[in-house]
Amino acid sequence: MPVEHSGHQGGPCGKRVGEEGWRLGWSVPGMARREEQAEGDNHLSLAGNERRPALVASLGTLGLWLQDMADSAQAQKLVYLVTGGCGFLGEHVVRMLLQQEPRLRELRIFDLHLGPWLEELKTGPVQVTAIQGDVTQAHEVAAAVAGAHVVIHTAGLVDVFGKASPETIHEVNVQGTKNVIEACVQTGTQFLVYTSSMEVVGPNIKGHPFYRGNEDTPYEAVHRHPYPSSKARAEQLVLEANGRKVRGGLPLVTCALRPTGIYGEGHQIMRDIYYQGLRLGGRLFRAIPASVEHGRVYVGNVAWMHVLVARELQQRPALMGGQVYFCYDKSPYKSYEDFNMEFLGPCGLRLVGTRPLLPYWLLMLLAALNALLQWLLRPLLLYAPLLNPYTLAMANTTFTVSTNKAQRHFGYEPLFSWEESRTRTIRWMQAMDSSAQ
Ligand SMILES: NC(=O)c1ccc[n+]([C@@H]2O[C@H](COP(=O)([O-])OP(=O)(O)OC[C@H]3O[C@@H](n4cnc5c(N)ncnc54)[C@H](O)[C@@H]3O)[C@@H](O)[C@H]2O)c1
Ligand SMILES: CC(C)[C@@H](O)CC[C@@H](C)[C@H]1CC[C@H]2[C@@H]3[C@H](O)C=C4C[C@@H](O)CC[C@]4(C)[C@H]3CC[C@]12C
Repeated sequence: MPVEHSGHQGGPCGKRVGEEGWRLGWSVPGMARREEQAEGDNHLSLAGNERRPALVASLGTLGLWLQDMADSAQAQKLVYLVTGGCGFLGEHVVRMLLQQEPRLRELRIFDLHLGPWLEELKTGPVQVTAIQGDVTQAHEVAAAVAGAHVVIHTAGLVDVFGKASPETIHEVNVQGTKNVIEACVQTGTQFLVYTSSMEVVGPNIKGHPFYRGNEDTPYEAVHRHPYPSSKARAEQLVLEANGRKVRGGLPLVTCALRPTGIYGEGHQIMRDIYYQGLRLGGRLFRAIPASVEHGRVYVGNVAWMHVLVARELQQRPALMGGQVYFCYDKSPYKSYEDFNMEFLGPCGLRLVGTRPLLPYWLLMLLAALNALLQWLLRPLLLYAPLLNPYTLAMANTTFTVSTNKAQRHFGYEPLFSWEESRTRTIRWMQAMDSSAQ
């Protein structure tokens, strides 16, 4: 279990540390346990042999240590590659792998933008290799994948605000995924986990609700927006690649994880909404009915599911290969705005209105005006507000999941409870607040 940085004080805007302080301090409890065991045995051996010189006890400790080295040398043999490893989700996947995957010998982190925090990871027993690269460049992807046993492909352009062109979104999310698949085939990597999205399913352009559905719930998935369309196509490519022969003749084993709206430490949209509220005098104005449920899942649990599915895919390829799994935990079913207030409220913001303050037709008009403004201003500047026709429709359509497929197929249970997820997110926001002041 990751260890928080010390000094975090909970509670409404309590004592805070700088934003860097929110990065989880990570220890490897197993190592601590091993030392305790050695100490314990040492104590035991002394109790049974009071007259024996300390040398015997030390030999006991040395024997345990050597056994540990032998075990870990035998165990540490896998090479993992995480694309997008410096992103919001990617960073949590990287840290979770270092914490929870004992067989890791090398962890490669492939990203267009490498984070400075990677340096701190290079002091541990696992070889951490940072690779600055572009998934749209097949040769860069092939070079990074070569020799990896497992690829976790999270890299992507997550844009529903019109920041990137449809062509760019397709180039990164679809062509980039094709490049990852082909690299696995050409270099002989056998296991590929793809970070897909709830949006592969919906909400669809008709605004049909998806109420606590699962992986088998019938739903008319109809996309026009570039982002969900690209995620749907990429997921399809990954699942179709399952069973292809890779170099060396073994079958490629793939699966896709579908997170709903991810929240937690490092969530940029939550950060943007928080600062918007500060600019409005600590107030946010309700735009979506409280009855519209929107699925959310804590980033630490999404990261844990990635680590676990990557491990179990190697053990149960026949069952798990070609499968999709929604990412889920115990986060409550609430409207997008009410859910955000679980974290924004303890940081001093208030959501005004028990029902939307503006009629839906007026919100649609404002969203359309934002889209028009974005188009008119594009030659001069990037205007990308939260409210646009797509985000309004999405926020206004119920989409929640209720499933246990990941538990049935590979024993997934959330690593973090709702209370822990909420507390960690609040602490991160409070740390962010202090670094902004
Ligand atoms: N955030 C969510 O709520 C959510 C929900 C469901 C699924 N997802 C999926 O999870 C994945 C990660 O999303 P995120 O929220 O962490 O986004 P993010 O933007 O924080 O991270 C994406 C990472 O990919 C990297 N990247 C982008 N283009 C690249 C390229 N051409 N080559 C190499 N790296 C590139 C970025 O630098 C970034 O580090 C995405 O595939 C996204 O579709 C996100
Ligand atoms: C301005 C109001 C209408 C405000 O309530 C808009 C909220 C809006 C920005 C978000 C509502 C739903 C979000 C999306 C959802 O959580 C799932 C997603 C899938 C994931 O793959 C990427 C992120 C996202 C599209 C997420 C983006 C923000 C919302 C649209």
